[in-house]
Formats: sequence, C-alpha cells, structure tokens
Amino acid sequence: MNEFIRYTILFIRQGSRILLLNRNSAPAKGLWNGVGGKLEAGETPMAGVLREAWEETGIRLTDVAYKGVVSWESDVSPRGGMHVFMTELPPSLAYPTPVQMEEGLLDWKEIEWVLSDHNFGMGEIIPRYLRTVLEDDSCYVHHCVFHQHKVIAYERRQMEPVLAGAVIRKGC
Ligand SMILES: Nc1nc2c([nH]c(=O)n2[C@H]2C[C@H](O)[C@@H](COP(=O)(O)OP(=O)(O)OP(=O)(O)O)O2)c(=O)[nH]1
Repeated sequence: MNEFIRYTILFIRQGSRILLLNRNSAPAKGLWNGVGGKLEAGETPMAGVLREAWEETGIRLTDVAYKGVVSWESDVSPRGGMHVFMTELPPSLAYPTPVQMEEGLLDWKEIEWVLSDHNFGMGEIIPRYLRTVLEDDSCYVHHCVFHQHKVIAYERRQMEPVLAGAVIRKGC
C-alpha cells in the first residue's frame, strides 16, 4: 500500500448507532468523524487503529474489521489517505456518553441520522464512503478530489482481497 496512506479511522458500531467524535481540531474541526489518527513509525494500520481507539475512547479493542482505504488529493494540502476499520461492540458493553476527550466530544449517533441527506454535521467525505463501509462486506479504495476544501470528484473501486490481507498482516 502506498506510503502516503498514513492515517487510520475506525467506526465503532453498537446496533443502530455509531460512536463518533466531534473534533476539536482540523481536519473535520467541529464535525462528527470516526476515531483514529496518524500511524507511528513502523506501526501496522491494525496496531495503529487499536492504539488510537484506546487513546481516544478508553475502549480496549482486539477485533476490528479492515474495510479498505479512503484517499484524497487537494489543491491546498498534500495527497494523503487513511486505512478504514469497523467494529461491532456487544450490546452488553455499556459506554455511556457524552464523553469529553482531549480530541473532542464522543457521543453515540444513530446511523440513520449519520447517513441522512443534507447532514452538514459530518466530516466532509463521510457521506461518500460510510454507507459502503457499514453495508458492504468487501474492502474498497475510495478516492476523493478536493478543490478549495470541497469534494469535486469521487470514485471507488473494490480492493483485491490479497492486498487487503497483506495490509492486515504486514501493513503493506
Ligand atoms: N490528515 C487528514 N485526516 C483525515 C482527513 N479526513 C479524515 O477523516 N481524516 C481522519 C484521519 C484520522 O482519523 C483523523 C486525523 O488524525 P489526527 O489529526 O487526529 O491524528 P494525529 O494522530 O496526528 O493527532 P493526535 O491524535 O496526536 O491529536 O481524521 C483529511 O482530510 N486529512
């Protein structure tokens, strides 16, 4: 996998809702997004997302599903991307919210609300890829082109299972 895919993002689901972070800082400042962050040197995407989940929610996860990559190119910032993960919390695991963390405010949001039309409270590219992440078993590469902070083009293609397996095992 390309070396510019340096971030992770995780969607923690529990039944009809997802745990989201209303971010204090850019990117997606003031908007709801998954939890995640920058990979550390030598860290696999799986190790990185489990570390970020712990740091940003206090939940120790061991089992998250790889869902592929979201990448972006822009006229105002460097090309980049993130590995995307999803996990389902058992109904018995109570996680009361809201919780104020250093990175922002964590809260459960109904998936129907998250995916609804004209919801301007979500991170800019979430409406492009999140439904696929939640509803499709395959891994995808989603690519977005930004101009002046607006998405002007989007495309997705299925990720080869062999490549997805290699990312999970070795991070490449
Ligand atoms: N860099 C970047 N990250 C993005 C974009 N869109 C998007 O959802 N993300 C996600 C990836 C990460 O989950 C998160 C950004 O990570 P971050 O800034 O919190 O990461 P960090 O580890 O450097 O920061 P921190 O945890 O030390 O505060 O936002 C984007 O356009 N650029």
